[in-house]
Amino acid sequence: MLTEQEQMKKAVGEKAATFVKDGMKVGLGSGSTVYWLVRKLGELVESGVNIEGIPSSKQTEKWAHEFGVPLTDFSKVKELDMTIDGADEVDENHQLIKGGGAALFREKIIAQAAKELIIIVDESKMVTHLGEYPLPIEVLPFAWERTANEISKLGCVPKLRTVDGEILVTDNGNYILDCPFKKILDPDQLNKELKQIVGVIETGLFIDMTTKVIIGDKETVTVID
Ligand SMILES: O=C(CO)[C@H](O)[C@H](O)COP(=O)(O)O
Repeated sequence: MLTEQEQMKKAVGEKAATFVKDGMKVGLGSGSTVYWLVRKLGELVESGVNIEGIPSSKQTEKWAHEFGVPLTDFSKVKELDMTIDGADEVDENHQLIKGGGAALFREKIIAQAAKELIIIVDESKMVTHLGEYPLPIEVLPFAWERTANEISKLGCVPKLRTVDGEILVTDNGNYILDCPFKKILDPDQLNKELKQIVGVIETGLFIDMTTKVIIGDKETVTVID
């Protein structure tokens, strides 16, 4: 029995799959909402639709194998027709905070490589201002303490992400700093300032990338272009 939130995630994941057409190359995001997308894409493939995906995490790659979604990579594909991904926060301008699942670096690569970025979320992710959700930032393990100190000068106290008492290591071999900025008034400016800090690999701020948001609430699924 799915919880109400799981049902919303399933609904938006399955809705996003209706935008995937025969012959498309699709970037596959990460997270529990994307799980439902990949599952649905597996059904499409089984029914004869010919698609190929590029996954943004080892977990998504595993799901693609499980559900029979063929995969490719950037040695064979220059551009993706679309990328479909979840998010941790979406503001009124469709700027995003991502990286709750620690996959933000590869997620940003597949987002940038795509002609269209479709974001799938339940209504709890919609916010007026970004920042209540601590911003994930992927940093180089070397001198991460110094990088954290530089980031703190921009107005937060970064916290090194751990799991079960162990430092979380991303699929790329890096660390994640969760940075509670609380209220980000100018996400574009903050992103630019963060990217200037040596040691910052990538930020979870996705600026001017979203082309469509699919939002699920208890009763409906809404698509906003
Ligand atoms: O950015 C992400 C992973 O790095 C996810 O898209 C984000 O955390 C949302 O996940 P979920 O669909 O499980 O709520």
